[in-house]
This record gives sequence, C-alpha cells and structure tokens, in this order.
Amino acid sequence: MKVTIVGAGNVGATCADVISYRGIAGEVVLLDIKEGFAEGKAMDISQCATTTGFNTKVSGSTNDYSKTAGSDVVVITSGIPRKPGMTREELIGINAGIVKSVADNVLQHSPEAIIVVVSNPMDTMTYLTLKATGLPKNRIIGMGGALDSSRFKYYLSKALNKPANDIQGMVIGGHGDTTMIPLTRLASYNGVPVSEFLSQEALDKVAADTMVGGATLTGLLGTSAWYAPGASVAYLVDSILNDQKKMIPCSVLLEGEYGQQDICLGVPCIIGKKGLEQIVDIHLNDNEKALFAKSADAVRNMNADLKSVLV
Ligand SMILES: NC(=O)c1ccc[n+]([C@@H]2O[C@H](COP(=O)([O-])OP(=O)(O)OC[C@H]3O[C@@H](n4cnc5c(N)ncnc54)[C@H](O)[C@@H]3O)[C@@H](O)[C@H]2O)c1
Ligand SMILES: O=C(O)C[C@H](O)C(=O)O
Repeated sequence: MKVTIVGAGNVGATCADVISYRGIAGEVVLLDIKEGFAEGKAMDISQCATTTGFNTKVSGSTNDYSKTAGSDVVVITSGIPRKPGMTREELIGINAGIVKSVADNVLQHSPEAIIVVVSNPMDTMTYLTLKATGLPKNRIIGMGGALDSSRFKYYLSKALNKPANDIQGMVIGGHGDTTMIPLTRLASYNGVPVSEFLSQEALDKVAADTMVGGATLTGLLGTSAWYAPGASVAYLVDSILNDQKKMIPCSVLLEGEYGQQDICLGVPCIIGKKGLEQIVDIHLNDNEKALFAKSADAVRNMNADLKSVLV
C-alpha cells in the first residue's frame, strides 16, 4: 500500500518515520515545495532501515506529484505551524490556499485516495478539502481527535499516577484551544470511571490542560509539536490501510449527527479501508451537548472565512 505525505516538515517527516518503522505501508512518498527537502528527509529515514529493521520504501519529491501516483492514502501536513502566543485559527489565511492547491494536485494522480487533513486550523481545512474536491465524506478525514485524546490520556495518567495505556478516554469537538471537549465523564482506568479516583477539581484541571496541550508545547518548543502529532496520523493511517476499524475521534462531515449539519467536527468514527465507515453517535449529557453546539458555532464562524478561497 502506498501513502503520500505532502509537507515533509516536522509532522510530515515524523509521520513517515513512524509509518516506516512500524511497517504500516509498503511505500511512503514525502513531497515538499522546498527544493531537496523531502528527498533529504526520505533518505535520512531510509537509512534507519537496517538499524530499526523495516522494509518500507521511502522516497522524496520536490513538488513533482507524478511520484505520488496511485496512493491509497494522502496526508496533508503542508502549511505553516503556529508560534507561541498564536491560535491555530490565525493560520487560516496562508494555509487555506496551500491546502486547496495540494488537494487538487494529489487527486490528479491519486483519484481514489483517502485524504487525511492535518494542517491547521484543521476542522476548517477538512471542510475546505471536502467542499473543494467534492469527494464523498468517507474519503476526507481530519486528524485532531486522535492526538487530543492521547494528550487527554497523558494528563489523566499523570493525575492518576497510572500508566497511560491503562486509561481510556476521548476528546471530541473542534481541534482548538477553546473548542475541544475532553469527555471526562466517560474516561476510565481499566473500565472503572476515573471519577472514582479523581475529584471534580482534578478532572477539570485535566480537561483544561488537555485543551491547551498544543499551546503548552508550542510555548516550550517555539513551534508546534510533532512527535505525538506524527504518531497520531500514523495511527489513523494504520486503521485505514490495515482495515482495523478502530474507533478514533476524527473531524468528518456531520449530516444531522450530534445535531449538526454542513460542518466537519470531531466525533467518534469507525475508521477502516473505506476511510470513515461509521459515525458513532454516543449519548451526550446536556452539558456536553451545549459544549458541542458552542464548539460547532466557533468552527462554523471560522468556515465562513473560507468564502474567498472556495470561489
Ligand atoms: N491536526 C493536528 O493535530 C496538527 C498537529 C500538529 C501540527 N499541525 C499542523 O500541521 C501543519 C504542519 O506543521 P509542521 O510542524 O510540520 O510545520 P513545518 O513548517 O515543519 O512543515 C510544513 C512543511 O510544509 C511545506 N509546504 C508549505 N507549502 C507547501 C506546498 N504548497 N506544497 C508542499 N509543501 C508545502 C513546507 O515547506 C514545510 O516543509 C501546521 O499547519 C500545523 O499547525 C496539525
Ligand atoms: O498546537 C498546534 O498548533 C499544533 C497542533 O494542532 C497540536 O495540537 O499540536
């Protein structure tokens, strides 16, 4: 199976690295506009083959989309990341044009591909890709919820002082500092509700830390994070290529689910070889429903700014 990753920067290259050493795909193509950059990243990753022991063929391309032909999955990470003090939403002006042109280019060579959108503001970039390409909703998937959920489990593991892999939890809603909804009510430690071990105050702190998880890392690193984002994309791509049918919160088109229409927002999804195979419409309580509606309002406002790009 072949995966193209457009944008060979921090997130794209990390994703290629994880896909290769975990043997998720037989072939990975990295593409970037910076001359020689994707080729260099691909060569560096390929030189890990004998030490980490993988057989994935990794190659790079400077803006030559013919090398991406026949991809089963295309990941879009091209665009600019935020700097400390910025929101993801401030990136829309530059990233919208980049994401739209990349989506057009990849489809010319891989008309059957499933597209995973990563560039920020991710929910709006996913909506843009869907509208600009006219592809069916199962083939356009925004990655944010997998990452936010992994951060949620990280913060829960710290609060509980227990291994992160013993914790279950999901973040739905928008992939934004104020639009994410960590579902603390449904999180569990090996099936036992975390509320049995943590006070409401501690749970509120976990939720707040999760929501600004990306901003915290951006403050520490000077640019946004890449290890967990790249690994989260690889996790999603694995479920698609290997038809794992994992339930992963992803940004997908809602058509009545969760009371929303004509918006891409994070909800639990079954992800398999067709891409989005099912939206799992879980019962939210009144407070969670109100948060989801508020999150949708914010993302819808952002989507309205796409008018000039979509004409
Ligand atoms: N959805 C998420 O969970 C998530 C997580 C992390 C980062 N992001 C977003 O992903 C994007 C990339 O982040 P990064 O840290 O890898 O940034 P980066 O600057 O390290 O890499 C971006 C790359 O895109 C390339 N690029 C720009 N325009 C291009 C074009 N038209 N065609 C091909 N390549 C192009 C650049 O040359 C650069 O190498 C940012 O928008 C960031 O906010 C999203
Ligand atoms: O925080 C960012 O701007 C990048 C990404 O969306 C993240 O959550 O790490």
